[in-house]
Amino acid sequence: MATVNKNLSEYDKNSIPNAKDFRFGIVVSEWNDSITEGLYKGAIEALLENQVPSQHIIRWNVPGSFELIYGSKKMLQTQNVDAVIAIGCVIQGQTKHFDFVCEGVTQGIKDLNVQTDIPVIFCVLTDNTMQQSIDRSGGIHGNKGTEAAIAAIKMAYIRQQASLSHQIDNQHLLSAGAIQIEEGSPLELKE
Ligand SMILES: Nc1c(NC[C@H](O)[C@H](O)[C@H](O)CO)[nH]c(=O)[nH]c1=O
Ligand SMILES: CC(=O)[C@@H](O)COP(=O)(O)O
Repeated sequence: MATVNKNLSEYDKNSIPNAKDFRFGIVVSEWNDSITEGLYKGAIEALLENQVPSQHIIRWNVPGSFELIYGSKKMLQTQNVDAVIAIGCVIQGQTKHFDFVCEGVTQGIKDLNVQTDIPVIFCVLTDNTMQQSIDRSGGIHGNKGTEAAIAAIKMAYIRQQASLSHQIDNQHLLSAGAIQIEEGSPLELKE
């Protein structure tokens, strides 16, 4: 389904987990900032609307979308966050640079999701024209920042539930004597 058939700002409020205890990092590209600020507005409003305290949200700026990779990596490595939202807007110019930036940031953010335990949400517009970006950052097709914030809440919840399930499994195995976890082991249950 193309974006033209789906408003990016619409979501089922009943399907959103309780987000009041989650912490979010938002990394914002300064390239096309008239667009990225609109995406950020959509994201921050959606987080606040879903009971995320403002003090649980940390924002960093980076020069361009390609730097979202490094900025998101350092955010999740150094800040206590449950998910990171990477916000950018790449618009086709006269050369092939568009292709390389889009591919690079896409692969880089994918790699962070594979290599780290913190979900990084891809909120990067890759548009042919400025009008397409306007339409997707609070215009006629809604706001991709809103969509990204909701995805961040859902992925933070999945990460939390997976961790709890893992701990319960370990406890059952410990209780049954099926495993022994040495003191100091990474598997040692933390109280
Ligand atoms: N043309 C756009 C860029 N280009 C800049 C790169 O993202 C990067 O900052 C530069 O190559 C230095 O490493 N960035 C965008 O976010 N949007 C564009 O349309
Ligand atoms: C995505 C870009 O880097 C691009 O907008 C830069 O424009 P140009 O291809 O005309 O140099």
